[in-house]
Amino acid sequence: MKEDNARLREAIDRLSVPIYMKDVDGRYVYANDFACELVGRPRSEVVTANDHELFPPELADVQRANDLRVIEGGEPIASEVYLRFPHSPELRCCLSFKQPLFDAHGDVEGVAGLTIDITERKRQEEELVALKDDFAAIIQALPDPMFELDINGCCYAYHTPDDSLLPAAPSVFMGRAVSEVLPPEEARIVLDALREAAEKGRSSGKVFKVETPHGTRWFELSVAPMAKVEGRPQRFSVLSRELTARRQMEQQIHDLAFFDPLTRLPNRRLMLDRLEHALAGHAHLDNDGAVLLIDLDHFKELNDTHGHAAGDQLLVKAAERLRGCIRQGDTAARLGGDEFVVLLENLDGIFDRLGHINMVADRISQELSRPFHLSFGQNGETILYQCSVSIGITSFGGPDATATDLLRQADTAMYQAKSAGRNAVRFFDPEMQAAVTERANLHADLRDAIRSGQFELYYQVQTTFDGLSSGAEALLRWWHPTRGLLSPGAFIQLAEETGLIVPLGHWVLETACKQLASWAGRPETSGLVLSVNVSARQFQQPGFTEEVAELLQRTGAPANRLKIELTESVLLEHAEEAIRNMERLCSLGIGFSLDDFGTGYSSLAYLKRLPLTQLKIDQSFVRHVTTDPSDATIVRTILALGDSLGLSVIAEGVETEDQLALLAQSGCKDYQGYLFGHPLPLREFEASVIANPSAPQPN
Ligand SMILES: Nc1nc2c(ncn2[C@@H]2O[C@H](COP(=O)(O)O[C@H]3[C@@H](O)[C@H](n4cnc5c(=O)[nH]c(N)nc54)O[C@@H]3COP(=O)(O)O)[C@@H](O)[C@H]2O)c(=O)[nH]1
Repeated sequence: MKEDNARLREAIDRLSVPIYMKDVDGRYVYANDFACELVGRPRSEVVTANDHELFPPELADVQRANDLRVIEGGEPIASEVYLRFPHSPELRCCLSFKQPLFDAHGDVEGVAGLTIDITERKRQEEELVALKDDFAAIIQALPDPMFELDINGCCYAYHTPDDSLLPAAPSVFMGRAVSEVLPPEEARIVLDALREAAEKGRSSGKVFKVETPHGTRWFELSVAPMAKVEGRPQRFSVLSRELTARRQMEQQIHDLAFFDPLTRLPNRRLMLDRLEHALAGHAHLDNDGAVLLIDLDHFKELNDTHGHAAGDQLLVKAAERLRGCIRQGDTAARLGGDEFVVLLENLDGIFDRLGHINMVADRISQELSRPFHLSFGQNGETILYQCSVSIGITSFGGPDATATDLLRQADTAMYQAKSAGRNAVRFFDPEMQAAVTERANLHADLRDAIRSGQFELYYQVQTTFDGLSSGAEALLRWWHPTRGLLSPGAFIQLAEETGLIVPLGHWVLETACKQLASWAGRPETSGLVLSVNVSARQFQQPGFTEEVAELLQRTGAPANRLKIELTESVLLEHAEEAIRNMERLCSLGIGFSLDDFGTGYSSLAYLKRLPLTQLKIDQSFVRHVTTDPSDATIVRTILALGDSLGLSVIAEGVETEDQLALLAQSGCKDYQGYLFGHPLPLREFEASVIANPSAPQPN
């Protein structure tokens, strides 16, 4: 035991930590080698000395005060002291531990202590604190929002230099996942960036935009995993660098490059780009289109008389009107000066392509010919300015042409419009020009024809299964002054497109009603039912039902002898209103026949709702009914459908005995077609009916 104590004492003596014992008066009773070295005295001088004899007074005072705390308190203490160690010129920061020593009675008889040099640790701690402060200062100085998120986008901390950068108050982010705070697409981008940072150690460059109460803001994300903390899910530092200003600048550069700064319309570059794109698309798809080059007539004179401010204002207002003339997907651009281009695309889906192009050109012409209110000059001078435009048109979709070729063609056509006295439209393609001219002439002729009464109704007999005449279909004919007799195929579509069908259709109905009233007075014709074709535009015209009621009343025509033929397209558009109008007319006694039946899309459920009297099998099915088994099946199905709906079914276009036999065999009871009679002028029709008496009709 003695030996052990001696070895322990020897070890303590040699420890490179100062260890000592003092009595209650503060005199050293023991100091190890390092402690003696520390004060630079031999042990014989240290033992029995006190701190005031060994250390500078300030340090000695501190030591003594601490010793007294231990002696009086009977408890160990630890405190920081600064000492100058042997061979070290600098003051060292030390942690001094003092422990009370007790005698056999439990009274404090002294103090044991040791001192550990913590200078390095202290320095590291101080550096760490400084680093943390520096880091906090850096974050504080960051102009961008920064978040601490976990892999699910849940927010644990944030920094924002300006709350208006965020879509919601910053506190809203705390404890919530980004998917709860951001719209789905933006949240997805943030989560992708977090995942990428988890996999690759970093993510940068992902851009997203958010709508804030202060407008749209753009951000670029930089994400890095934070240091791992035991027992805590991985967190990520997410820096959102604001790009709004850069984006706006990019947008500005883009706008300057591709848009006309005055009118905000696409400029020549963008228009050519779109045209080239359309032409490239045309190579793969059916992407027909047209280029319309529009030049304001006499623009220079406006500039010369009223100055450039007036000219600029006209260009801006003309551009606005031009925008209103085109469909979504088409382009209106300003080439420069007073020249505009309209690019019409995807015309392949339009039935009357030429009609559509022409209609757009007409609309542009009309819109730009409406007076413009221009106010300019320092005194706010205002003028009412009326201009006209010359339009050159070329189309694409035929043999390959480049964008420049097309512009040149439209330009040539536009100059032809100018040479023709301005305020004109010209097509580059001579055939197209001829067709358009023809259409324009026909339109003018049609207007004159309505005014001067060049129309006549022909009547085509409708026959029952036993060969008796049940009625007639009124079919319009136009006695054109130079072209002779024209069938509806030559002008009805134009009349519909131009709205002339309304007065024309009125004339047809009025003539038919007068005819019915006249037939009603004669026994040989009083049983005839007259079918009249009514076009979609005419039927949808406000006040149509009142017009028919008024005609019946004025002419004295029996309503139950009038049948209106409608096509499915009339009924599919604005269906509810069409049904209401049909019901009103039905209540007067008028019947309805569904024309061209089988070529449309009517569903059984829909047909059941219509107050119809008759289905008319389209002549295209009758034509091949004897040779094409599927046409025969269609005919039988329509007959069965009519039967189940309680409707009569008439077959049109019956030309042969074989067709009649097959139709009769299939259960058809009413017919119309050349086999029974061609459409005839009134006198001839009446003569044929008298020769072949009419079937008795229920009153
Ligand atoms: N809105 C209005 N549309 C009208 C009016 N009048 C006629 N039309 C529409 O024009 C279409 C063509 O009429 P049309 O050239 O007179 O042709 C009709 C008959 O001549 C023809 N037909 C009759 N029988 C036969 C035949 O056996 N073979 C054959 N190849 N053709 C025949 O069919 C036309 C009648 O068709 P539909 O009206 O479907 O019964 C005409 O379709 C009307 O839509 C009008 O006043 N207003």
